[in-house]
Amino acid sequence: MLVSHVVPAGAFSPLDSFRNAVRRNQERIVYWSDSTSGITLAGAGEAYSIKVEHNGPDRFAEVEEKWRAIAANSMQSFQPEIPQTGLLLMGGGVFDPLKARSERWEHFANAEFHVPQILLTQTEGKSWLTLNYLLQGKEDFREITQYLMAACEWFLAEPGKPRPIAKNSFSVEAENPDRWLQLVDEVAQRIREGEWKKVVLARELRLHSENSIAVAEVLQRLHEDQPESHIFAFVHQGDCLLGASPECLVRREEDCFYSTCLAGSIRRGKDQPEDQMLGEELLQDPKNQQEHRLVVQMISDKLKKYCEALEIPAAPFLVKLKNIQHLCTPLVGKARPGTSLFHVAADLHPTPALGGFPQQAAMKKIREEEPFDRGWYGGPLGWADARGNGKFIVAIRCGLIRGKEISLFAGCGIVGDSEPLSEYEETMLKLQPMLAALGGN
Ligand SMILES: C=C(O[C@H]1C=CC=C(C(=O)O)[C@@H]1O)C(=O)O
Ligand SMILES: [Mg+2]
Repeated sequence: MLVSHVVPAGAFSPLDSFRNAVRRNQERIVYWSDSTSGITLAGAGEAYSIKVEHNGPDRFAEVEEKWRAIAANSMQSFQPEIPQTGLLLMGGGVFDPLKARSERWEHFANAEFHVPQILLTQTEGKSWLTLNYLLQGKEDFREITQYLMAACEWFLAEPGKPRPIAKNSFSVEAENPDRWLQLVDEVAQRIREGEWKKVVLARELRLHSENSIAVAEVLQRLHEDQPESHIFAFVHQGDCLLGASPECLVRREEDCFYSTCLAGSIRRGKDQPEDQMLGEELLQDPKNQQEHRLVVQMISDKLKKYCEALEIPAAPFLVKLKNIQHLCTPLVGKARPGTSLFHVAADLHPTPALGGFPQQAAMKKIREEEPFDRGWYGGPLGWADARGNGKFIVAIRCGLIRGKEISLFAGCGIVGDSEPLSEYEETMLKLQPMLAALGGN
């Protein structure tokens, strides 16, 4: 039986708790901050975990089934009306279960979710501490209590002054940009010939850092630079996937589903007039409109199956982040009875913002041509509670940190009018937030 105990806590900071958990080399650590909901949390340890290693198509159905079973067999001491407290499942999955797995991603399973043992949730200046424990029947309650009390102590300890974010030096592993440019050219050509409508091609940028990376400091910098995005870190046995994603795949809140269609990009201007001009250009540009339209079409077609009244805005608006502006169309609909977050997430993934259109043909091309493993980059990442609420974002603008080795990822939606060099520049814009947060330039 999974037992969950929630108590109001003082003014503790999830980032400090995350830092404490990293210092204690906890095998599982999670950090999640969502500016839309105003909730930030850090969790450590695993009271319960669900791991799917096979590459069958029903990985999220399996996760959901196990989650429902354990949630039904759980006991909660007290459940405040605060989302993301108490029983909470956090995790994600790979972009493409059929792609050969690289060693780099060895600690990130096909789909993998955890209920943290200890969780600090902060909202509106207040925080809540959750303790979760899986009772198996023979345990010594005194031992469990001592163990959990000790966990509270180190998790909530004052971590001392954070290290200032030092300028770090990196060496960049040689890439073959010409190969990528050629691939974009070939794909755009074949799109013009009618083979696909869109294929999202990505790059992996590999860095070697001179110093080991202080991941909590990287998160702090992402908070400062990317306040509108979802800021996340998933630490699995010391390896850390972290980033700041602006893209929500699907959110379920009570009886509504929400999704943000995000695709189509341009840089920010040097001053306000230039910025506005670039924004106008993006809104009017047929190539970016096409990139965007395919995403809205696919997501809204799928959501119509799960929603009674889907609201689809007639035109996208601009989302302006520090280094880039995007076309954005938010969707919302009333969930039909019997529909679930996991099911919708599995059906939407990958949208044409990360895969392409038609979905399976585009995935096949990506699988065959990309010379690296995307791992969890581009995959669904998020949380679910025991009441059916939750949110999956798309893991973009992120990187994987393994000691001093870092992999950053960025992709671009290729359509018939794509020009290889400008797509390459777009990947550079998308790599900026992580490069800056790592202390490079
Ligand atoms: C694939 C990525 O971005 C997607 C999301 C927004 C805009 C995109 C674009 O304009 O190409 C991409 O579809 C990435 O950041 O790696
Ligand atoms: Mg684009």
